[in-house]
Amino acid sequence: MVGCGSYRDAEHIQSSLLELERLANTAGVEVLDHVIQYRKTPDPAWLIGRGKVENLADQVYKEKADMVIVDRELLPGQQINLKRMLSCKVLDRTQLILDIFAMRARTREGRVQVELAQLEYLLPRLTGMGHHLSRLGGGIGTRGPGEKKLETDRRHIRRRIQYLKKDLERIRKHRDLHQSRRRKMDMTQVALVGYTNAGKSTLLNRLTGAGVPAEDRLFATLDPTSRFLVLPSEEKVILTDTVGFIRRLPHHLVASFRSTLEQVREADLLLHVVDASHPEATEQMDAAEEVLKELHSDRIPVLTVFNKIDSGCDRILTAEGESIRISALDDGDLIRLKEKMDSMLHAVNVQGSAEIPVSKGEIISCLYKEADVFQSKVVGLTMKMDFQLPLRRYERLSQEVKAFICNIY
Ligand SMILES: Nc1nc2c(ncn2[C@@H]2O[C@H](COP(=O)(O)OP(=O)(O)OP(=O)(O)O)[C@@H](O)[C@H]2O)c(=O)[nH]1
Ligand SMILES: [Mg+2]
Repeated sequence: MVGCGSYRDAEHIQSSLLELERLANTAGVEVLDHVIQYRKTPDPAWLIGRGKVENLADQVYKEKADMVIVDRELLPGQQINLKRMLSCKVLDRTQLILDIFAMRARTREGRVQVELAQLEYLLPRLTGMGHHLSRLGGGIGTRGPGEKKLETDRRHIRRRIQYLKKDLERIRKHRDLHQSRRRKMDMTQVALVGYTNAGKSTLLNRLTGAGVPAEDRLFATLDPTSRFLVLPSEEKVILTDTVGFIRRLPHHLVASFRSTLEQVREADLLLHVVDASHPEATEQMDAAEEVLKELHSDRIPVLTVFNKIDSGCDRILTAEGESIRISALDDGDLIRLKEKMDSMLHAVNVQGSAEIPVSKGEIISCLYKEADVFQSKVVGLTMKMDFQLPLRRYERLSQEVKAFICNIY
């Protein structure tokens, strides 16, 4: 396995490489050795320096390695050059994650999403290979047989991508039907989100008896599972387990899993599960928050669940909003968690006052729509309003509206 980057990020490169090793194990690969190269800028042809590639080639030969995995996304040309020089299979982090997803997807939607992501990753790489072969083919205008085949392959892949996209649309429409039915029942939705291996499925199982596989490996869950959960207040909510996040989650995967993750956007409350016993808990929290931001779910109230406190956690971890420290294995903690969910979902009303220029009609009407306005008067060019609304609705107000709120009780 190969890590690479500037010396300033040494610590990060090492931990990322460790994570790559766990990913490789998940994919059933036995890791023989690690190599790290520190350099300011990646080599355009090889990613790592030429000398390093030569050493690596020796090592591959001596240790009879079948594969070299690079902890960076390789450019198409770099991949070809490395493969030729090392005489073995060369994979990058993205491909490895895509492979794991392909192995693990169970539902039709999951499988289609992964295949789509794989083909979209492959397409520009085929083009790269085409350039390379056409150069080998010699003179201008001549095309080697390899190039012709690639052209057919490309066309074939594009057609397959179109087909898969349509298929996904069909599957999603079907699912939306179910979901809107659920919406009509007006049930509260809670989603479990967070870094891979944080304990989301374990929590779903422990809270609802769902029986979802929970394992000590990365990306144990790919397909979202929902179960009913009855809270101490007797409210029945829908709890959904989702695919875990990881640093540098391949862009194509985020895109094709977007609709699955849309269930996250629909949620009334997010339980952001963090493995508090992990040495890199903070970095994992940040990475998960990044993905959440990318999904535009940042207006949903979040309860940060610092999990696995039974297996040791010496660092002080803090979250921006509400948080709770638990062990998913402890019954008492699960009760506290449910009580906390209850209190966040049924938080006492927030009371407040706002002063909005009368010219901002859309902001005024938005507040009227979202909140119970019990007093309002116009003073000069300003509308003064006293209102109340449930906390979870308050937290979902846009920044534009919040900017005019002057007091909150
Ligand atoms: N000690 C301890 N282990 C836990 C706790 N919660 C979960 N685990 C273990 O952590 C590992 C990962 O748990 P999962 O529930 O599969 O994690 P996940 O977040 O669903 O992971 P992905 O599906 O990969 O995203 C399993 O081996 C669990 O048994 C906990 O509170 N304490
Ligand atoms: Mg899981």
